[in-house]
Amino acid sequence: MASKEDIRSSRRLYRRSLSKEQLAQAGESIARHGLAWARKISAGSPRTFAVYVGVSHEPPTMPLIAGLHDAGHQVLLPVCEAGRQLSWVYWTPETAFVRSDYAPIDEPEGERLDSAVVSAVAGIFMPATAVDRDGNRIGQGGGYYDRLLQHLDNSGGRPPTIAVVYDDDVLPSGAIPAEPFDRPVPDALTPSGIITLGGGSDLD
Ligand SMILES: Nc1nc2c(c(=O)[nH]1)N(C=O)[C@@H](CNc1ccc(C(=O)N[C@@H](CCC(=O)O)C(=O)O)cc1)CN2
Ligand SMILES: Nc1ncnc2c1ncn2[C@@H]1O[C@H](COP(=O)(O)OP(=O)(O)OP(=O)(O)O)[C@@H](O)[C@H]1O
Repeated sequence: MASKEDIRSSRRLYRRSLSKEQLAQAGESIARHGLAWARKISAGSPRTFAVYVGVSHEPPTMPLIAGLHDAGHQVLLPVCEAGRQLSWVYWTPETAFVRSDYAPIDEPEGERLDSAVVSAVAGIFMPATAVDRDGNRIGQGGGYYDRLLQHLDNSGGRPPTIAVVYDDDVLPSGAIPAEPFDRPVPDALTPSGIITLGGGSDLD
């Protein structure tokens, strides 16, 4: 079985082969399907969603973020803190971004709230470099989101959660060598739509 690092490398190579046009198209499709997911789980009321800003060759998420805002929802974005913990800032179109102290990403400026705020959101859009059909997920290697999910799972349950990836990043069952701290996800959001993974969908 390929190691997590092998899988990360091969997904990075794949992602770097995508053109600017392919990235932009993926961002638009992810926004469309992501908004449909949000509409379904929020049942028409304005809610809050935890999202993140896709960087470099990750699937772009700004169209999704703007669409959620335009639909009347609030958007929380993560900030990397010491100890590989995340804090959260409410995003508006005026929010400024600054370079993270911990990762090669830009993060929102504003009041930072701890992860408890995420337990009350309607849904979480989560970054991933790959998922497999069992719902196992590989991120960028920081363990930030595994820690977040563990915290939510241990404190009253997690909101509906969906991993954002390209279609080719959805790997066959058993492809990801899951470790005890890995927290599986029920669904993947890809440019083609929503893919239910092994553990059962949050839309069921
Ligand atoms: N957009 C985004 N934000 C996120 C995450 C993420 O995976 N993606 N994280 C999830 O935990 C946390 C930050 N962790 C990160 C750790 C490493 C790299 C990084 O090394 N990126 C490289 C390679 C990107 C690639 O080509 O795939 C880079 O930007 O050059 C980025 C984020 C919180 N915010
Ligand atoms: N709940 C946890 N508590 C403490 N350490 C953890 C936890 N979850 C993961 N880790 C640590 O984080 C490191 C990275 O894990 P992994 O490679 O699975 O990250 P990832 O899923 O790719 O990253 P991310 O969740 O940030 O997207 C591992 O070395 C692991 O020891």
